Amino acid sequence: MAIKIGITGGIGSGKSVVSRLLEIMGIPVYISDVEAKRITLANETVRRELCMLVGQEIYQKGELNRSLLATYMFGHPKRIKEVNEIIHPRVKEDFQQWSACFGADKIVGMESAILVEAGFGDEVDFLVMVYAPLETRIERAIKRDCSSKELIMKRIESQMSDESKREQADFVILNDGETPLIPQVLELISLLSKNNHYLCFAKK
Ligand SMILES: CC(C)(COP(=O)(O)OP(=O)(O)OC[C@H]1O[C@@H](n2cnc3c(N)ncnc32)[C@H](O)[C@@H]1O)[C@@H](O)C(=O)NCCC(=O)NCCS
Ligand SMILES: Nc1ncnc2c1ncn2[C@@H]1O[C@H](COP(=O)(O)OP(=O)(O)OP(=O)(O)O)[C@@H](O)[C@H]1O
Repeated sequence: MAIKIGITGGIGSGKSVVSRLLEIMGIPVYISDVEAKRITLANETVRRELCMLVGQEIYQKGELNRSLLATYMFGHPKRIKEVNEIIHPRVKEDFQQWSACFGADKIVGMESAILVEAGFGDEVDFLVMVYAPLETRIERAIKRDCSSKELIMKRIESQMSDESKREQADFVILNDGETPLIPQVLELISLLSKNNHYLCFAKK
């Protein structure tokens, strides 16, 4: 079985940028946001359960109304839990199937802002946290999503704190916009390659 690394960090920390660098360096990464979107479209059970929870209007012309789901759940802890309970078990299963296609000598990644909260932590052998200061993350997310500070804060409030993520991480990448990223990603790959044997052993 492949060595699996988790890539986590709060919204706007730069996980997608780091995942892209890893992919360029030959490490395939499962992007949970993208796959969750595919699953909410393709999986009939997920569609049915989301309709039952939120209402039929959650799908419009067959497409998930993402802004409606975001408004429905963020800022409402009980609703977030209910939506997550519909989607996350399927994402986990899908990741297991995806990662099973790679050989034991391969390193693969799973990227998710809520990797630990969603219970995907047990799926990975090594956890990488991408860290950026809160204000930087907010600024980046507002710019990228053309969103408001209020809406971004609602998402941040539903995610685990940076302190808790850092405690659980095996490696932290600092993406503050000043510290170069590529040397840190190279250091990570070098560490993983050196410890490949140890990680294989530890997982058994
Ligand atoms: C609510 C949805 C439709 C909003 O779509 P949208 O295109 O606006 O956002 P996108 O999916 O690209 O997510 C952007 C960021 O929001 C944050 N976020 C998304 N889902 C969650 C969640 N359940 N809890 C906390 N933060 C979340 C993450 O930082 C994520 O990277 C979408 O985020 C969703 O379906 N979320 C529930 C599924 C989920 O948990 N996906 C994330 C990993 S499996
Ligand atoms: N070092 C950097 N310098 C400048 N811009 C950056 C840097 N890192 C990331 N960004 C930009 O910040 C925005 C957020 O980065 P990215 O999408 O990688 O975050 P993320 O952690 O994947 O967020 P999410 O949890 O929403 O998926 C993007 O527009 C990205 O291009």
